[in-house]
Amino acid sequence: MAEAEVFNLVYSSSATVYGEPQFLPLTESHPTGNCTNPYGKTKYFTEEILKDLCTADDRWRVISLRYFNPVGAHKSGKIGEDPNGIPNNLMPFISQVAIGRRDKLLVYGDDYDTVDGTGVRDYIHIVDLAEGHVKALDKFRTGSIKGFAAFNLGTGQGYSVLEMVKAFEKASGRPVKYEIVARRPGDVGTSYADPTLAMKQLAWKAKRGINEMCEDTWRWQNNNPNGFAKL
Ligand SMILES: O=c1ccn([C@@H]2O[C@H](COP(=O)(O)OP(=O)(O)O[C@H]3O[C@H](CO)[C@@H](O)[C@H](O)[C@H]3O)[C@@H](O)[C@H]2O)c(=O)[nH]1
Repeated sequence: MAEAEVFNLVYSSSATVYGEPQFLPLTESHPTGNCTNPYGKTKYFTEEILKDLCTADDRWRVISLRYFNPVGAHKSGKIGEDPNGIPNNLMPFISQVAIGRRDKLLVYGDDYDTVDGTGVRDYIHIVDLAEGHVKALDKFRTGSIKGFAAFNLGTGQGYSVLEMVKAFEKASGRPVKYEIVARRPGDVGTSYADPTLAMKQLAWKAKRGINEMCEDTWRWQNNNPNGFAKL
């Protein structure tokens, strides 16, 4: 990038840099680095390297976007999430149960200190997330950013696994069978964002709620029962 004299970088970071939350909602000033999984560590280390880069050379400007839990699909029903193999993440798994590709969802733990005992996350519509990137680019254009800056991209609202299951059943009109099993190692109980900083400094706010997230996911899944695979 330096050779091409490109010194502006939008980095795809993750809420996992915060590790087990010390307070909620998570603000950008929450300590980072005490991650509960290796993926989180890679995001944390990369942020640290980018901070050093900005300190060492003031031509660099980096906006690190800390994604919470991206879900949903494009309204057209043509672009959606089709993970390879068995999905690791909740939403594609639920969606594949609803379409009949998988028998049931395994719910990882119902003994967290949450509304119904299942894990709580800040799910964010993928199009809201995309708009966050456009706002980050605008910020470079207005020139009002120096060095490294991190922003949470989340809605500020947490939903439990079972609340997501219910919302998906409503959006799809299909039952989503599930079974409660043990906690998944490395999972935290609750995580949700304080998105105020992005609102103030990037003029960005998530606009799409849980129903729209589920409806858009379902439209894509229903149009593409086998994902993007050519049968
Ligand atoms: O089959 C499943 C999958 C997930 N969950 C639960 O659903 C919630 C969400 O899980 P998941 O969709 O896997 O997201 P996270 O574990 O929160 O991790 C996501 O969100 C992080 C940001 O917070 C990103 O860094 C990660 O890449 C991304 O996978 C958690 O409570 C899980 O325990 C289940 O109960 N069953």
